[in-house]
Amino acid sequence: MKTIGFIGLGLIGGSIAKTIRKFHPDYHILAYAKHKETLAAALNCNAIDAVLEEKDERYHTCDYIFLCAPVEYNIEYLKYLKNIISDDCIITDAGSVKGPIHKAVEELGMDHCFIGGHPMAGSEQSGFEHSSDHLLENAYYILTPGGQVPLEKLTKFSELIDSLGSIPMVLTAEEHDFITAGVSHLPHIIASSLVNLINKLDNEAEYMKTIAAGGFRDITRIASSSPVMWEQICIENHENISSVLDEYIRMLIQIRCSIDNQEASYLYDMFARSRDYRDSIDASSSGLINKTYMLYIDIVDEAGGIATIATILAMEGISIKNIGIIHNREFEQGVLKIEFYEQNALEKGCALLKKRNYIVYER
Ligand SMILES: NC(=O)c1ccc[n+]([C@@H]2O[C@H](COP(=O)([O-])OP(=O)(O)OC[C@H]3O[C@@H](n4cnc5c(N)ncnc54)[C@H](O)[C@@H]3O)[C@@H](O)[C@H]2O)c1
Ligand SMILES: O=C(O)C(=O)C[C@]1(C(=O)O)C=C[C@@H](O)C=C1
Repeated sequence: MKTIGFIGLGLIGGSIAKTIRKFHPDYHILAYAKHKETLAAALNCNAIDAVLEEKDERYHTCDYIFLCAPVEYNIEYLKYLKNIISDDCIITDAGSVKGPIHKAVEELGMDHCFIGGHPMAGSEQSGFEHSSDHLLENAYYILTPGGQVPLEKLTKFSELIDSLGSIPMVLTAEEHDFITAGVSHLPHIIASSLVNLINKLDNEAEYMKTIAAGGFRDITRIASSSPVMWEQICIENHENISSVLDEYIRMLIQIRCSIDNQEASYLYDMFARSRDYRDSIDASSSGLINKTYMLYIDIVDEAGGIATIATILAMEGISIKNIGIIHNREFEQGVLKIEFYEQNALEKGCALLKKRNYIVYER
């Protein structure tokens, strides 16, 4: 049995707490968040066992403390926790930037008890009400251990993350901040500036807004994310973001020149290279982990729906490793997720179900 404390219980803190509850129902979960309603909702749905005050002696009872507030606030809690935690406690955070919190940890002499954490999963939605016990499923979870953290403690924490269905990956804080500037922070800035550009260019009748279809919607979903969270991320990771933005601006200028000069081959090459790299992403990311063979199907919510699908697959000798309904942010409604043991079974199952007119998504 472990005792886990949370400071901040929104989308990410709530999702981690619910996932711990799912996989370790005997763990004792305590939480503090700024809004009392959040804590009441968390108690009500049994995501936590008890509510903490902002300053509370019970932090001393925690084996792990997850800091899950926006990044700058997480740093502010370290000083208080330093004098109250037990010798064995590990403090971790979920923040999207790692450099500044590690700097604070070092200055406070807490390098032996801090393991930075960052689940590479999320959504444009905020708040406990959007948290779920499957948000972290199959997501990389970056760990940035303080320099003095004993290997045994890092291993134990990594095992905890693994037990939640995430994929732990250890990086330095510097590596983390450069990588996420490119694959997360810049995309949010692009999405947000693109939406603002269209708002500026649109006419009074709002034709652009009205007819914006799949392309605009796909690339701008994340423009609806929390302003306070992204303002803090941009400031905390300003050097890395600025340098990837420079590269990006150079690239945009080059693209504009090629359009002005109607350089067809440059433009073709740009779209061909991006398509090839984008198409390779899912396959290459599985190189580091055990590949999962998953498909998702829209099903009508009626008795026997799942049994029918299981029967179709069984009749062809296809074994199912895992099956379940999910309510994933990527899908508008609940879908059935099926995991197979191997690629061949996935392909065969996919073809079979499509033939029966099921709507099948591969991810
Ligand atoms: N949203 C994402 O996609 C995502 C993904 C990975 C990591 N993160 C990181 O996780 C952290 C939390 O993000 P989120 O999406 O859960 O945000 P959120 O807005 O959903 O939740 C933030 C929580 O922190 C609490 N809070 C705010 N200020 C506080 C303060 N001063 N003291 C204590 N609690 C306070 C809020 O009440 C809320 O419970 C951030 O550091 C963010 O960078 C976010
Ligand atoms: O999926 C989304 O909506 C997200 O924005 C998640 C996302 C990301 O950029 O990928 C956002 C911030 C986090 O720090 C990690 C994950």
